[in-house]
Amino acid sequence: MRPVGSKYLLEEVLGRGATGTVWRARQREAAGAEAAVAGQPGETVAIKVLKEELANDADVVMRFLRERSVLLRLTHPNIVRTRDLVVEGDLLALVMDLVDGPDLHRYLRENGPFTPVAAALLTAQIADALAASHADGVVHRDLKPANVLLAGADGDLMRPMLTDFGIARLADSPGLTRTHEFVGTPAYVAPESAEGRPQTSAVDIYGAGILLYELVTGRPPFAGATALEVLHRHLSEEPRRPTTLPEPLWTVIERCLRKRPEERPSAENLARALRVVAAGVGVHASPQQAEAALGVGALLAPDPEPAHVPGTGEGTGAADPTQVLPPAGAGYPGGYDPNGATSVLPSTGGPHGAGDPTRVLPTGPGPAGGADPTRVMPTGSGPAGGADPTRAMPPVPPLPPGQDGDGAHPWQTQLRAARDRNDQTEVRYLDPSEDPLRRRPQRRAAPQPPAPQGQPPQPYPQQGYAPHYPPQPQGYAPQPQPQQQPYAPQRPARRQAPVPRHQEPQPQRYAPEPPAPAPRREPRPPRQRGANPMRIPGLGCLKGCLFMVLLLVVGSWLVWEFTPLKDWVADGRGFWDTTWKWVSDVKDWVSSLGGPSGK
Ligand SMILES: Nc1ncnc2c1ncn2[C@@H]1O[C@H](COP(=O)(O)OP(=O)(O)OP(=O)(O)O)[C@@H](O)[C@H]1O
Repeated sequence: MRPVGSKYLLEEVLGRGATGTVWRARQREAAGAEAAVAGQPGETVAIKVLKEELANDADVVMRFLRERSVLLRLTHPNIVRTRDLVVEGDLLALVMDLVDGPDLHRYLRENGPFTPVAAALLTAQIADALAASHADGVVHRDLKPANVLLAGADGDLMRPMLTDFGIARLADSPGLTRTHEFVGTPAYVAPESAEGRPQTSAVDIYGAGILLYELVTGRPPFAGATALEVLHRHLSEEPRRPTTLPEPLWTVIERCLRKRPEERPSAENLARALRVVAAGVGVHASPQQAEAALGVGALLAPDPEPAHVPGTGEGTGAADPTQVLPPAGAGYPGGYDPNGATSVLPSTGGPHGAGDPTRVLPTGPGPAGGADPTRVMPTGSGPAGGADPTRAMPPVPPLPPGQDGDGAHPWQTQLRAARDRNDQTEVRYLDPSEDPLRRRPQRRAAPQPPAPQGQPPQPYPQQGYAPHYPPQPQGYAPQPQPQQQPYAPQRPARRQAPVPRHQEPQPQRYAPEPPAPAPRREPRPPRQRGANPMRIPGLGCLKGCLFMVLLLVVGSWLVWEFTPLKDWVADGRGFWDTTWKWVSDVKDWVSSLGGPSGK
């Protein structure tokens, strides 16, 4: 047991993340007036002890104190409440309510994807939390399944609770940028964050869209061998609709994943739209509900006043985001070209050296390296490297998958550092055979060919839109027709039909890669027929029986035709008479032979 301040005792590690370690802890005595929740002696809490490098960073400590009021006042049924902030010596810690349940990432890994209805209702609650925080001017910036805890997941009720609010803000430190690390998860990074453009609450909507996609398919839409590849796909690729996804749900996802932040819906509209979709795609939906769901696009109006993320360039002469990306729908034919006119990065003029916590590409080594906190592409080594942030960036060398040797480009080295650091936050799946929770005899479904690269993955076996299990909604008991209960997310089927190995998300560093082809089972050769089709005549085989009957009939006919039987029957003589006559005849004949000689 380790004391944290005078008020708390750390008891057991609950988990480790990129920014710190979370402990189960016990309250020793009631906290002071500075805490949002004083608590009672003996009460159990969760405490996130931030990493030493964060705690040792004066800037982080300042932010920690500055954010205190924001973090402590953020209360919502779907947000894990921060009760207290502890700053003591080298220690920075957040005291939170203890949530007794797995995080969504683990839940997804252990139970497989959600049905569309359940996924919509769960994400609607997350959108509720985002709406509340955005209204308070707080942007999460690191939305992902690992940051959603499921309260009561083992019981009848399940409530998603968003955690790690403000951690990205705390980690927003020049100290971190000096060590070339970042806070954020490539699979969930919004295009504007990847490019270092001004960020608004729309980055959370993008994260919610990725999360929703992952909930229904089991993996995020953009994967790749390297972080850079994933980022480029966020920037340049349009997500593809999985074939099994109901159209209304896809409409919502597609709108959340728009490259242009101003085209994404507000969190409030997103929550409302998802509930309409959930009501309209379930098996019990009325025609009116189904129709309303099909028209969901009309509900997805953007936020007229999105919350801005401080230090990411808003109102500081930042380039208009609409100028950074090509016209809507144009995409980036041929892949991301950082040297092209559409990817000239803005001069955001943020505070000198203030790192963007979600920046995922490092600052170049030029003389002004680090001067522009939002610059995300390297400035090269030329004399003017980094001097003019508005000039076009040097060509981005293609990053061969897996290349990170000594001669690697500085980005690659830095991305590797970030990747190593972010290991805990990656989306990682277990092979069912390695998963102790699944270790029992399983019959495997017939293997299917692996989805091609870039294709949306096939979801786990599900029955169309039909819900599997009753939901575990916030404060609701499961309903028999959960899709008609706006707050009733449905649970994904536990222990569904075993998933073929190739459909299981494969472990990887940053995001699930397209499924690796499973070892193909040789098709069973067609059954060979023997030369003699009647293998066991007469032994239970119909054909054998018929054959035997035929033999008997033919045999009887031959006996009838070619023996004197017919005559005997006609003469009316008995069998024994005839036989006796034969014997007498033979005896007479023998006697006649021996007669003359015997005389
Ligand atoms: N309030 C809480 N109550 C119970 N468990 C928690 C709480 N907060 C976090 N945890 C658990 O601790 C683990 C680590 O949490 P943490 O937020 O550090 O992980 P992470 O989200 O993967 O990391 P990061 O967001 O820093 O990249 C999580 O898996 C979660 O299950």
